[in-house]
Amino acid sequence: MGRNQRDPDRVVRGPGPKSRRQKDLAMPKNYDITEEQEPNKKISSRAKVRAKKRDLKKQLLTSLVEAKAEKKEADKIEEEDEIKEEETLQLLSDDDSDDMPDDEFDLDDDDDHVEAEIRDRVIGEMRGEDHEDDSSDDEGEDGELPIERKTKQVLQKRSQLSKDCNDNSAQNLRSHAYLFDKRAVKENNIQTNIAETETFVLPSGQEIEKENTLLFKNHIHQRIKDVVAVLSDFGNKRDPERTRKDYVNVLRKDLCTYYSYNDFLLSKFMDMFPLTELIAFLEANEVNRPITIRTNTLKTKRRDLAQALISRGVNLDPLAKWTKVGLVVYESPVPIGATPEYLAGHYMIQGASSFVPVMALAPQPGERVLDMCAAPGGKTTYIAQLMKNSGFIFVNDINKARLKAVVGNMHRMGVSNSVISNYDARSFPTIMGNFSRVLLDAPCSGTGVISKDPSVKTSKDDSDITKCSHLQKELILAAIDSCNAQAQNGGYIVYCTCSVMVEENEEVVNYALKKRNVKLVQTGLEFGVEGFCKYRQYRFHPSLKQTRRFYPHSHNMDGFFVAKFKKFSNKIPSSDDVKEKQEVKE
Ligand SMILES: C[S@@+](CC[C@H](N)C(=O)[O-])C[C@H]1O[C@@H](n2cnc3c(N)ncnc32)[C@H](O)[C@@H]1O
Repeated sequence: MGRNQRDPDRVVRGPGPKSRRQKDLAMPKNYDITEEQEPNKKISSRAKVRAKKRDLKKQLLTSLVEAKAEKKEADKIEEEDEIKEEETLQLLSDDDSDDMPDDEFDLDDDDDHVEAEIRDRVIGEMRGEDHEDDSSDDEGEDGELPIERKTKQVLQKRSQLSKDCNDNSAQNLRSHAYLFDKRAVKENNIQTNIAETETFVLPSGQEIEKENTLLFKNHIHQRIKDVVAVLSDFGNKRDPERTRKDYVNVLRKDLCTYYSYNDFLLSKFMDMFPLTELIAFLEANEVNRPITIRTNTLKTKRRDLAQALISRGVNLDPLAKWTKVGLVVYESPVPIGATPEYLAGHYMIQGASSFVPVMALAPQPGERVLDMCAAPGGKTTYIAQLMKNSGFIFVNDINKARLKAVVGNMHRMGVSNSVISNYDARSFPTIMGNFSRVLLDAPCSGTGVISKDPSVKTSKDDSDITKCSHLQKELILAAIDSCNAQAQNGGYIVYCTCSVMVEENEEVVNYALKKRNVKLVQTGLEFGVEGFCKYRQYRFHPSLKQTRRFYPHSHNMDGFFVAKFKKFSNKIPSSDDVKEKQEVKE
């Protein structure tokens, strides 16, 4: 049975002691028992405690009422401030009541609770009732009654509130700080609201890296432009504290970063080109060269080929004035390496720069020609068509695997005047000679074909260039020695590389001029820039200006070098002769 459940069988005898004590007091109005009011009346200590309690409770109630009124006023001021602020900022219209820190103005709950408690106690006291909690009137260690402690707490809160309310500037500051806090929260809300309605896709590490790289690259690019501008007008634009070398060092590093070159290769290019040309060269290396094809005149004419391809939807044009066989392909709905015309050998896909050395060689029908480093045979097939498939072409390469491609190309293009061999060309003069013309398309560093093979940007160093140069010097002597100076209309050697390095080009040619009885002649090409006669520490024979350089930025073709020699004697100069030759030249 529950504690409050009455026993139905119990005989009720009358009101118990508790109900008697709860009887309403018949008290005169304004009745208050205090020592001051009745100083002579003797009262018990218990009655004194009760009187003290009543007094405190009364004070407390008054304080609470006042505190509430003050708080209401503070709320009102704050509300007004906030409305003004809201109107000015015109930010959000949502309710921010939850944004207010809990401990800022939260007296209400606490006060209501204490107030209710006190009210109960006062009524209880007035009824002569002891409250369960303080029936023993426990005093604290410092002699304080629990009710006194509570009263103190409420009074403290109240005094704090009054202080805040009275201190206008403090209040303003506080409400402003609070409003700013709220505005920050609201602004955050603007952003997070988007996140609430849309799914925010977190970028992957790769995407972030890409974005950072892009930002970083843009920054570097701007600095490159700025430094180039300073170096172009150094007297006016320089920082007097900095030397030209300082600027050049920064530029070199930035160019390496921006275009992804190693320091070695970029320094080489910096030595070779004036600044504006350097940037144009580097930019051109970032772009693919146009697709060009060469008509195989052994099988068709350029006009017929162009017609056939146009009818397949290929968009093309004649390549340039300097060639009667070249076409440039802008776009094609079919793979240009798989058309029926291609498979029938009507054309070769070949960079414009590859036309040039063969044009310089100018092989004639019926001649005996050597292509020393021929694989995969692009230039060989051009030689064959210029020779009208007559005479002989000895097609050599050290790489057996690459020779398979040569065989395939010869068959497809209908070349029937060739013999394929697989020798180290350095030994070729000991195998056979007496060639009217020799083409040496030498293995090289590939620094002219960076757009085709960007790995060159970082894979080459000084030793690679030196090694190439060394091999090229050996090969060029072998090429000259394979050629017959007495051949009718012949005795020509063309040396070419797809490198722009001076060490692989002018230096090799200059070496050959010293070592053999050859001289440089005009290439017969209408374009291209002259080779270097003077370059940094190098001083080359003045005839080097007859060699030709081709650049991606100036000729829209791969970087290339071409030199044409005429052999005037089959005698190989002795070392004494070479010394003598050198002295005469110097
Ligand atoms: C630039 S590629 C020739 C490209 C060819 N002329 C063409 O137009 O298709 C250089 C060639 O030289 C060959 N080579 C390298 N060292 C050689 C050597 N010592 N003797 C003969 N060929 C060599 C390579 O195998 C390579 O095929």
